[in-house]
Amino acid sequence: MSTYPIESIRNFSIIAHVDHGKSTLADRLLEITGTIAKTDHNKQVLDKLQVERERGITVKAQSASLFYNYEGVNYLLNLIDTPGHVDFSYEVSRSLSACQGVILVVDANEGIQAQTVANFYLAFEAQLAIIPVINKIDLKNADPERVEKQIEKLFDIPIDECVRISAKKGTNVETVLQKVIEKIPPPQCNTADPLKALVFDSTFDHYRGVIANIALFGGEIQKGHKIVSAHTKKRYEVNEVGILTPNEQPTHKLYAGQVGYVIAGMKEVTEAQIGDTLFLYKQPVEPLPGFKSAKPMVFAGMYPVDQTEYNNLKSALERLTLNDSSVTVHRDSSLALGAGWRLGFLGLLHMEVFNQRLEQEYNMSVILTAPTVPYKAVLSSAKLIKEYGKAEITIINPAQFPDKLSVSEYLEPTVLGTIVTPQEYIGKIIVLCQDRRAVQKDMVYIDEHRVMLKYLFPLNEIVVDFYDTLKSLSSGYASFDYEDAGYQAADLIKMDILLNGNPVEELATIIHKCSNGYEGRRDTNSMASHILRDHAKVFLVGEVGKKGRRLKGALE
Ligand SMILES: Nc1nc2c(ncn2[C@@H]2O[C@H](COP(=O)(O)OP(=O)(O)OP(=O)(O)O)[C@@H](O)[C@H]2O)c(=O)[nH]1
Repeated sequence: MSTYPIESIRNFSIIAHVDHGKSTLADRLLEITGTIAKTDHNKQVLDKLQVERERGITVKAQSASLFYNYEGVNYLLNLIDTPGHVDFSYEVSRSLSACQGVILVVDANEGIQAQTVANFYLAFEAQLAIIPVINKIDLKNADPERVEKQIEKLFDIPIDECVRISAKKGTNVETVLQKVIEKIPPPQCNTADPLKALVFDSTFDHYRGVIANIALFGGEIQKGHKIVSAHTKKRYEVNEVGILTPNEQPTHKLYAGQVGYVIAGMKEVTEAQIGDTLFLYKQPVEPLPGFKSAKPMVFAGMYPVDQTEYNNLKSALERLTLNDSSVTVHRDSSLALGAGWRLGFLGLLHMEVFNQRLEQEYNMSVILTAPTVPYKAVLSSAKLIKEYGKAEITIINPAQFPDKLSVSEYLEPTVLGTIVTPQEYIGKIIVLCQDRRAVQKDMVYIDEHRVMLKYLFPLNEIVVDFYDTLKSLSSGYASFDYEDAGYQAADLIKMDILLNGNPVEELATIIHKCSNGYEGRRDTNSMASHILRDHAKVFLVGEVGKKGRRLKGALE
């Protein structure tokens, strides 16, 4: 690959609400620039995983370098594809750190949705250039004018800056590339400076080890260089560098301003931590500001259906987590379910996708216990404080829920939720939010028919079926996104599950006093369906608190 001067490099991402057409637009950009051939087989090239193709969602971000001649100048355009679902928003923020601008895609029929708002603010706060693109103008119900007005009202972007396209048909897509060149500034960095490379993603290859995706903010890197990880201080020798087209294509060097990959004998993805800075041995640099590390929000116990499968499941888990460092794994065991693990996920979809990959890629079926969120307890018992070595503990396993007598305060995680809905569903949605103990923070009309609501939710109230309920009571029209909003004090209790009269510790859940009946029924039912597979008749009861308020009778 010839060398590109920094002023002819552009690093950008495409961000959008789920299904608004990021992957389709990315495919078209790859085709126009000749990166991939124009055939039907190339549908959504950047969505590599099988689950991504099946579900039509992007789970893992992929990048590609595009070459494009505009007005006689050759440009190198580095595209970083980002996932759309809220569970994976940490991937969006990490990709954005490697960019100077974004294409914000909005569906011409659906208009601005909850994730459009969340993604816009991520890009805005990172001070990136934003190119608004109205997609799907070929649809019968497309109303680009209305969507442009929404963009102007909510994001303060003038209507004439919006580009109307059909990614599916290819209409006007070339204009988007030209806007990328005109509106997004080249990266600010210098090849003469010492190497400073930001790790913004990493994958594991069974033959070559860790492949770290990097954006170079200074210097250059090539085979044979000795590099150091600012985070782990470990030293490596570079085996290979290259660009992504979107498959890895080795090159002689990578220069400041470029985006590409490096293979340097790292054995685990944890060695190439997202947000880490790589520099040359004996030429240390000030590390780039790191990313917010991925924080598990949902925990569940995982057990093999048959204990003889334990070792197979163990190795499947090890291999799968090599590629997904955002899953946390701790060993666990249970009298009823045997030896297993407690896993932490970014959210419920992440948990489902992980489970589905275990089934599809490793042919494993497992028992997953009811999901729980990370609660906290401020301990008052001197004995427990000594035991834990601290006064505030995080509880990721209900079996370890400390008794009220030894606790001065329980805390639950909260999120700030954004809901965008046609106005006719507002009444039902407000009732749903109140049922889930949510507190309204804001309500804004996006246009004469659509409303954006902001609510502070206890995380526990939305992890299980909130999204499905919201969708069904709004005939599929309301959208939802959320961001971390810290902890709040909560009146929590542990609900034991009695199996044939005996409590099964691993099936216990933590619930809020106000949501007893509703939660208890829901959990007892879902747990029954988990364990009834192997038992002809089971007497399953949810028991709350010491007095044992019973919630459900026998289930067959
Ligand atoms: N009619 C029409 N359909 C489109 C257009 N662009 C995308 N689609 C369709 O919209 C659906 C979603 O498109 P994707 O490109 O997968 O959307 P995405 O934003 O990448 O979705 P996630 O990866 O899940 O975030 C697919 O069925 C596409 O074929 C368009 O311009 N016109």
